[in-house]
Amino acid sequence: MGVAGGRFPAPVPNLQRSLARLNVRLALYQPDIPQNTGTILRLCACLGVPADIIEPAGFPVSDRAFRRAGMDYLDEVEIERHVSWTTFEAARRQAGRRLVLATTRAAVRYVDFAFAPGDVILLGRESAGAPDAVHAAADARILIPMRPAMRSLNIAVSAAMILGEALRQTAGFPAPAPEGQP
Ligand SMILES: C[S@@+](CC[C@H](N)C(=O)[O-])C[C@H]1O[C@@H](n2cnc3c(N)ncnc32)[C@H](O)[C@@H]1O
Repeated sequence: MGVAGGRFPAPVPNLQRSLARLNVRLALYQPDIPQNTGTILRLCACLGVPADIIEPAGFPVSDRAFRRAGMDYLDEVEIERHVSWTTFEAARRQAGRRLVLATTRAAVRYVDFAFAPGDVILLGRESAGAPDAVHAAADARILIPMRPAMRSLNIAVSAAMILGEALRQTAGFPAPAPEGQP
């Protein structure tokens, strides 16, 4: 589903439509900062990765900063909005997709984790990460190693690093345009 006419699609009750295809997805848990969400959705658009937004978000989806960061790329990304963690989680479980949570509260380095094409990579909110219940629901928790005393990376930077590794492992990068073509 694209974001037609500059408007965000309405929340859908489940993931059934796009879950038919087995690719890695990126999910955002109650995102706080519109610029980060826009940047991540642009990343998803460029790499051909569908995105899930688990609401409530900390900003109106029509927020100008959000639109500015994502620019016209938002027309090219498949986005599904979920009204709550509960509805997202029910649909994900029904579809049999693994939930891979990116969190600083993990022991497994993302480069050591074996990604699979159906995985949903979930990022926590900028202000508070993901709550305990989300940690408990995850099939795996992965970490980007950092120097001691460093609290966390920016969420969009985390998304780019982990998505790059997941697509590398699953041969999921889009085919590049023929040489000389944009
Ligand atoms: C700004 S961070 C959240 C910081 C929050 N205060 C906390 O304690 O979790 C936003 C999200 O980026 C991802 N993230 C940031 N640094 C990470 C790291 N080193 N390893 C894995 N995920 C990371 C996580 O998904 C995190 O929930």
